[in-house]
Amino acid sequence: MKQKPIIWTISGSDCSGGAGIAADIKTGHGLGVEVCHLITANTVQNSVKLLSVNPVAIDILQQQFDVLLEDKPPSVIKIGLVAIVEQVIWLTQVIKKIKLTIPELIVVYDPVGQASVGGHFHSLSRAELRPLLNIVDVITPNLAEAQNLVQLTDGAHQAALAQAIYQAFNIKAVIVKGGHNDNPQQCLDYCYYQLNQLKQDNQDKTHQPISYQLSSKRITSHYSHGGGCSFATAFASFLALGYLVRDAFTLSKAFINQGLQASIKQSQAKQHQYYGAFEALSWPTNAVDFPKVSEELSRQYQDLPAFNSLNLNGRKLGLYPVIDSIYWLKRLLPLGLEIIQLRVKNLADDELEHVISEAVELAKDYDTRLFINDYWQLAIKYGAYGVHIGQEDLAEADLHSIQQSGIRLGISTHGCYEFLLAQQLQPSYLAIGAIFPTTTKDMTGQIQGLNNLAQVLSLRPEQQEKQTPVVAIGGINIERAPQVLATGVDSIAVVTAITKAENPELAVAELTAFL
Ligand SMILES: Cc1ncc(COP(=O)(O)OP(=O)(O)O)c(N)n1
Ligand SMILES: Cc1ncsc1CCOP(=O)(O)O
Ligand SMILES: [Mg+2]
Repeated sequence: MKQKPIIWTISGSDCSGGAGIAADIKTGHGLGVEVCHLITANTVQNSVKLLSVNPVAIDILQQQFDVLLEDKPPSVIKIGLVAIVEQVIWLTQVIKKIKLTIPELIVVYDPVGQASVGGHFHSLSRAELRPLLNIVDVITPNLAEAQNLVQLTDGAHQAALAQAIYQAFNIKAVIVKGGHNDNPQQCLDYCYYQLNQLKQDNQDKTHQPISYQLSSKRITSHYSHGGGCSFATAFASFLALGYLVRDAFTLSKAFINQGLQASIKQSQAKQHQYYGAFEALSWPTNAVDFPKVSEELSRQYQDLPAFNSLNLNGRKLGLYPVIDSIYWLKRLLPLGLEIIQLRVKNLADDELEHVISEAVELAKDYDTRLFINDYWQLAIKYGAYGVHIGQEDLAEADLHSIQQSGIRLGISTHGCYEFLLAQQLQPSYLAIGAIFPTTTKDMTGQIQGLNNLAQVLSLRPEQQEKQTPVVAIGGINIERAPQVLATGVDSIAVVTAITKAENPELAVAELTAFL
């Protein structure tokens, strides 16, 4: 069994059990991470008032820090309530030091300021907090906290606030939560992030800051004390579990939505009489809890109709060979497959066009659906059955033209954020990978594993007729095929399991037999 990742939370104790350290432990436990905790202050509070904040002495914090570092070093530290300026100074110094020994450590700061029942947890000024702000990697303020940090008052949008915080303190990822914004229908959370800055993303090619926006129907519950702390700890936990920022953000929002729905049930059961703690449950797996992804692409294509379907008439898509030549196409077409992809790379333009037109012609004599990888204009020009495009091509491709031409569209995804976004575009199928390490393509940092595959399959709508078929790809072979198919995925796409097999026709027969 894989060892649980360890996170540390450095925050206040809420004796009423909802927020602070209590929320952090419940959340981490629910998500499968180990939570070590250093208590910065003992607060005295209940459902209607905050009576006092009692800071813990630096030498106790330092001793805890030292003993924990000896045998439970963290991969992520989440900081919540910092009560006094001495704690800011101490934290700044120990975080700087620990980053020298654990360079990939990520520090998430949830700048707890005001109590929801009224009153302040601390009276630290922006100038006093600055040394700490300058060394944290991620910050997760709500709207009021964000306004405070950059002294922009009412009216500033979350996007403007996030960018201002990013610039003012050089923080790598800024998430401005929308839980307290004034839209009664929608809750929008905004993340502004400099790609490549956190270890998980070191495979990303671009260095531009990027923004992610997630929206959900607002869920209002009186029984949600500690929701903000839980969001930041969920985010820290998902980072510790190895998720990219965009996926950790999406999963955290789903975790909060799931908890708020559960809180509403509690609240109803108590006739809305009590003020209660946020329900920190476990992994979010229910499609309804996941947010809508909103970015340039989804806005651009929001009115685009669904792409033509694969017309499977209840059949499974089955084995999906991905091959790179006419030679392989001629060899596989007679085998009666439902689908094949031609994935050619690095051919000169003339030759490429020739190969694609010949492939489309060849496939016409068979019932096999031929998808062309990457070259959507040529796929349209020669009337291929469909085109498969990846994330990089998605921004460049003209989806209106592909849709109007009637050819089918398959889209590659790598994780829940991209899956949700691509699903909103209603393609003919969705691919997810790489499931396992592969020698065919450099997929470092994008290996999904079977758990992520199962997770994205749960993001499809409940009614089967509304579900887009999903193809799993990457490192799938005869030994691994049964476990992949056990997740309920519709198809497995393979390259080397066929092209490097001793007997490719036999490999096709054996792989098909599993489906
Ligand atoms: C079925 C299927 N899934 C994923 C891919 C990968 O496509 P893409 O991300 O465009 O990468 P390249 O194949 O172009 O390297 C695929 N081809 N087929
Ligand atoms: C093209 C591609 N996209 C994601 S993994 C992959 C390669 C799959 O090849 P193989 O089946 O040999 O692992
Ligand atoms: Mg491609």
